[in-house]
Amino acid sequence: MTATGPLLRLDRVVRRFGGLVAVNDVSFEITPGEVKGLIGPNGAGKSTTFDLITGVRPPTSGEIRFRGEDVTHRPAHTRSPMGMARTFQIVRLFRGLSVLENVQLGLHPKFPDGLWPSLLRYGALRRQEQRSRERAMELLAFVGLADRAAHAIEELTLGQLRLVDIARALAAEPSLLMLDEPAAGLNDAETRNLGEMLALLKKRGVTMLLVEHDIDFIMNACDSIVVMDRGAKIADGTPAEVSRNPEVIAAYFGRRAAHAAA
Ligand SMILES: Nc1ncnc2c1ncn2[C@@H]1O[C@H](COP(=O)(O)OP(=O)(O)OP(=O)(O)O)[C@@H](O)[C@H]1O
Repeated sequence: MTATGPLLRLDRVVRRFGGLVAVNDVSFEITPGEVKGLIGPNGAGKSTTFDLITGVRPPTSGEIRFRGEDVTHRPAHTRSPMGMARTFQIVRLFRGLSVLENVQLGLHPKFPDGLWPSLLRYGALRRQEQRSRERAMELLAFVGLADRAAHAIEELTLGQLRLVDIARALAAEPSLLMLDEPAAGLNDAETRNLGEMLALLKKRGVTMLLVEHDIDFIMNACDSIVVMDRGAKIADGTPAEVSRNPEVIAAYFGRRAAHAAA
């Protein structure tokens, strides 16, 4: 990455599933410090795009660069040591471990998404206990959950679990934090709390990509927003720009309004 270059760059990315083009020639960039949103109606291709960026699956064609490096075909587990971290729509935390221990798992720079490798690495983490506990406590304090550190993960609300998942992702000190529907299932107070947390992260210079269904949330949280519809990018601009874009209104807001009226 050059001093002024994008942190992440998608260039003419395509993903087909058989005859279906789920992501159709999509290009966009995320600059360092930017909070980027990715929205669109159901089936627009958001999750697939997210999967291509995180390396869950490769694109059919096109290129993805992270910090200037071609990562198009790099497997998911090699992207986290490069500085990508993600949270999950269905939070994947470890039952039977405390809140603190779950955040400690994120301190391992090669922490993968799978269960067994994580548990194996958990043994190694225990040996650097003190430093890792302190760092995990700092992260929990940052997300406002220091007083829950010793609690079992099962005792937390969904909103709290999302914050723990963010703390876990931040533990790797990522240069790009990707959030998969962070507001899904949260009540109004929890959504506000999450919004405040993301604003704080933004102030600290954390670059983020948010895939989200909650339009109000994304409009408030993001510097710029990519809008997809039926696999294609139909807009990319500030929240004000995309919300007055006629194509976006027709494809997304119009459809939502029609749905609400039905
Ligand atoms: N593994 C897959 N195999 C076949 N088709 C898929 C697969 N994953 C996604 N698709 C299809 O690709 C298209 C885009 O799906 P995707 O999940 O990326 O959209 P989305 O914008 O995330 O939708 P939603 O908001 O409903 O989650 C849809 O038509 C979907 O059915």
